[in-house]
Amino acid sequence: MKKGEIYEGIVEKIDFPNKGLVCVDGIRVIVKNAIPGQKIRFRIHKKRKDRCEGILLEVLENSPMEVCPPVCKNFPACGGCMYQTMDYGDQLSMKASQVKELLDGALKKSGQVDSQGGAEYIFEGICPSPLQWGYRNKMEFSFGDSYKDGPLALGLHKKASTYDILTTDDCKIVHSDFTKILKCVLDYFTLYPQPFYRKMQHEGYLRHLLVRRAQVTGEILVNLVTTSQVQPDLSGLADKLKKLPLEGRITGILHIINDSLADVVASDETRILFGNDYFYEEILGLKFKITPFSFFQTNSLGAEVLYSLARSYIGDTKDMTIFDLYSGTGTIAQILAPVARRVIGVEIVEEAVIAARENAALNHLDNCQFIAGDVLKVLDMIKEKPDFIVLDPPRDGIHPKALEKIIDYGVDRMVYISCKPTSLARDLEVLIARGYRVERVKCVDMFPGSVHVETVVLLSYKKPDSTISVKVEFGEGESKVLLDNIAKRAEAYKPKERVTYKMIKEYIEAKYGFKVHTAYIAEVKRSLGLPMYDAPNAVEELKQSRKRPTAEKVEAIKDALKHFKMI
Ligand SMILES: C[S@@+](CC[C@H](N)C(=O)[O-])C[C@H]1O[C@@H](n2cnc3c(N)ncnc32)[C@H](O)[C@@H]1O
Repeated sequence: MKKGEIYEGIVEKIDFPNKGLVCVDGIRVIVKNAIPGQKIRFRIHKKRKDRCEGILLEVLENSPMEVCPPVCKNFPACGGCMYQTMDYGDQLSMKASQVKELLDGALKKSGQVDSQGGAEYIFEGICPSPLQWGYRNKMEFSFGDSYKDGPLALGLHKKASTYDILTTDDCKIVHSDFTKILKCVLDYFTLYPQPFYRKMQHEGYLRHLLVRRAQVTGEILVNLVTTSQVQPDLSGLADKLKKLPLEGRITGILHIINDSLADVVASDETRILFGNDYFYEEILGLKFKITPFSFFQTNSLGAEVLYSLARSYIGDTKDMTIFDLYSGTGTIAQILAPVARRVIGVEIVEEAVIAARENAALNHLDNCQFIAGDVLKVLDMIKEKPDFIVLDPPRDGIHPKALEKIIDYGVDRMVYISCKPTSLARDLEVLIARGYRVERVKCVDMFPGSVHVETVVLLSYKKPDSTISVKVEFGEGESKVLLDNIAKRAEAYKPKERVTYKMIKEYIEAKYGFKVHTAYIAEVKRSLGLPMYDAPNAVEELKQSRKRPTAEKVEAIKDALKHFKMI
């Protein structure tokens, strides 16, 4: 296999986040932007020791998993919702198994294994997003052109392109109000032209349009980001936006000036064209003030699922001091404050910390404190010790030195919320090596159609088992313990062989001549009240509501469970 050569193959699986695996003549090739089961043509562009990397050229045959027609006219050019043609249940299964595989690997590597050599923890599958479409409360659109010297475009970058912009006036992951606002701004600057910003030349005016629309309250904040190279009067644009027939309500229109070289949405100066420079959203009955640059989960209804799950993992917090590290606008801290003695949030974005303090006052919570700064440094300044720690770091995970400081507190339990399973797996290896063990894991799909997934992990500190001293003399005679008896007792305490789904399937196939799906075994086990720890993932729950095993299969599964002495 040589660089530049073209091959064809079937995508066997996708590793997180977007790495399709194709095997050609026993060589593994990673090709991005594919779907499992697709037959693709690709060109080799990198050759490594153990694998090659290829660029997708063409999908030759669709995957059997592509059962839904694309809902968006920019698919697949945009690349934002790569999995939109897959059944939603299959998207969930794929994300759950990607996370499980990564965590299994990390746990095995760091020694948290069961007697069979498998990773020992409870993997509880994945919660779906309450909305499959229209779930995002924030979108950053860029100005540009969709081809060299083409008309002004406003939207998202074409897949794998740094320059070409697709006008996303049909995007289905946001509310239709976003589209109306995008079209209004694009029409305005088509009528009253201004040059878009060209990053290589550092020339032009129009950079980004950042729209935030609260899912629950319907409040909208529109932010136009430009350079200061031109100074047009924008009051006409603000008037047009105010007159739009929207379902939500614009509470602020901001003009953000950004002259930095970096292609990020940032502010050197913010001018209010209309209303306020914030908006409100509600999560789990609490109210949150959100400013343009403070982090807030982009799927508000999904955030309710995420925080409820984290809350259930955290458990009883009465009389506890909790550290909410990487606290954003203080959502988690405020959800925990009513059931804790005290919560301390640490967040690097000052604007988010100010909003978090205001939010706590708004929600009548007086036992929260928010500190602005880098977790790495702030932990040295806090005198109090936590009883429980919640970690919700950015995508790259926790700085190794900050992680050491967090571990040094030695709290009994922690909850780690992660938006990137690869950095989570890396941090878990360190936590396990330093005495923590992963107890429970569940994912939440906050980003349907996309490659992303959120994961919640409950960790506990592994204390040595309690010990008792017993004086025993071995040998024959009164008050002496026979060595044989010890061996017998040891045999009785030996853990029973774990019966796997594979063993049950093989037994049934050999005896009855048909195959049974893991989901069916899981369903029968669940109906009999058997523990589900070893279920590969709880997505099986999701499948179960659509497919049900026949009576014949239920009987075969029960027979297998009896055979293996599970019932
Ligand atoms: C994934 S967000 C979580 C926010 C919050 N827990 C929530 O659910 O809304 C991560 C947050 O960490 C903040 N952050 C990033 N690096 C940080 C650091 N070194 N120290 C403190 N906060 C940091 C980001 O600004 C962001 O608000």
